[in-house]
Amino acid sequence: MDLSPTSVLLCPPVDISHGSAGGVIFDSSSLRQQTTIPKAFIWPSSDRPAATEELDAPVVDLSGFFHGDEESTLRAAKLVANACERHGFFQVVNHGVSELLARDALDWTDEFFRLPLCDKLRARRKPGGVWGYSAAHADRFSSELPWKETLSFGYREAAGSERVVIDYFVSMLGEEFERMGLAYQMYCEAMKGLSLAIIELLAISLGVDRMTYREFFDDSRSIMRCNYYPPCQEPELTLGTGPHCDPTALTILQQDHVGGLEVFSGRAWRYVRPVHNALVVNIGDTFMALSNGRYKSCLHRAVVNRHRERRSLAFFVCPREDKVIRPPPPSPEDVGGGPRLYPDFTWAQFMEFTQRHYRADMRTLRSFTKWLESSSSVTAT
Ligand SMILES: C=C1C[C@]23C[C@@]1(O)CC[C@H]2[C@]1(C)CCC[C@@](C)(C(=O)O)[C@H]1[C@@H]3C(=O)O
Ligand SMILES: O=C(O)CCC(=O)C(=O)O
Ligand SMILES: [Fe+2]
Repeated sequence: MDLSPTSVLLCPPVDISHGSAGGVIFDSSSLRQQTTIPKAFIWPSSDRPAATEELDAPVVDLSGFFHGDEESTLRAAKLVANACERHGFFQVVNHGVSELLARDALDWTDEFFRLPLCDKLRARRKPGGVWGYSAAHADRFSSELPWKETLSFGYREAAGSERVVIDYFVSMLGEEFERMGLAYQMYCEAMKGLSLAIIELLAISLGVDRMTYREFFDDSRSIMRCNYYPPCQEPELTLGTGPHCDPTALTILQQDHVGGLEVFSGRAWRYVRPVHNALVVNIGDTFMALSNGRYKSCLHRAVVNRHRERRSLAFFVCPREDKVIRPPPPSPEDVGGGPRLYPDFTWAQFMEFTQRHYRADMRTLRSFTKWLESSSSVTAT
């Protein structure tokens, strides 16, 4: 692949007129020349207080669980239950994903984001869609823009889908991106396997049949997102990713060694320390609904810093679009206790809500539930 500086010169003029942010173009190399950041990147001060302490989240060793050792599985399940009941965040080590594969995926992320803007824009996100390249989401929003570039694509495991990620890269960017696609294809396959194992551990931790959720997510459709956070000259004014709860079911995040992920817990922002070879796992709104509120989908954000760029890879696990999301039988009380907290919904409905009607934040699930109830009363009349 030609990633040499000359490829910059070969770029045709880029049409960026689709941006809705009053002409903001998130080209970090030119933004870096300025001493202040554009207004559109400034977040309200209430969203920006600095984290002072580390989040109390366990680093769970999965080796005993993978070897079928009952005692260490129960120990791991206890740690997971405790973390998920408090804030929904924990880290896993000895997770079975090869270090090389994980490292490779991060390296390809560097390669992609170092491409000239015009090349990245070939994969630009289509209006209303989830997949593709996005520069600060400036095509979707006009204020509180995140100081990041992202590349998202879908992953599903099914007969004939062995090349689903590779084909995406080749079709969007060209034949020379086949190797990049292959690295992410392999990474997604590993993440899917790990996600099912974690989901099984979550079931054990909730005291329900260990296969209950695993079977539900067997045909899951995932979203893989590569995040690139450039250094920022005024990091205290902006955010890399604003405060939000993931609408998805479960997120497995690989963050590099720089740090920047923070969680709001115990009335304060707390940082998640990068642990070598660990993956960060968090509960999303959809799993919170599946556990009838017992496991928490917690507010989190990513901060940026003045000198160092940061990369993270988020693998969002989502149920098949048409599956009904409700706590498993025989009764919701088994997992969450008390009456049903959320109505039945599908991932297709929730996804449509976050892409067309609502910018995901800390209130997404509550706002979605209201929207769902009001739109079903409209269709019922
Ligand atoms: C369904 C989704 C909405 C967001 C992408 C995702 O696939 C999973 C997480 C969501 C997001 C990362 C939460 C923070 C706000 C957001 C706009 C972002 O900063 O990227 C998010 C998503 C989105 O693109 O709508
Ligand atoms: O980059 C990070 O550390 C977090 C990103 C995140 O929360 C997300 O993409 O949903
Ligand atoms: Fe998130």
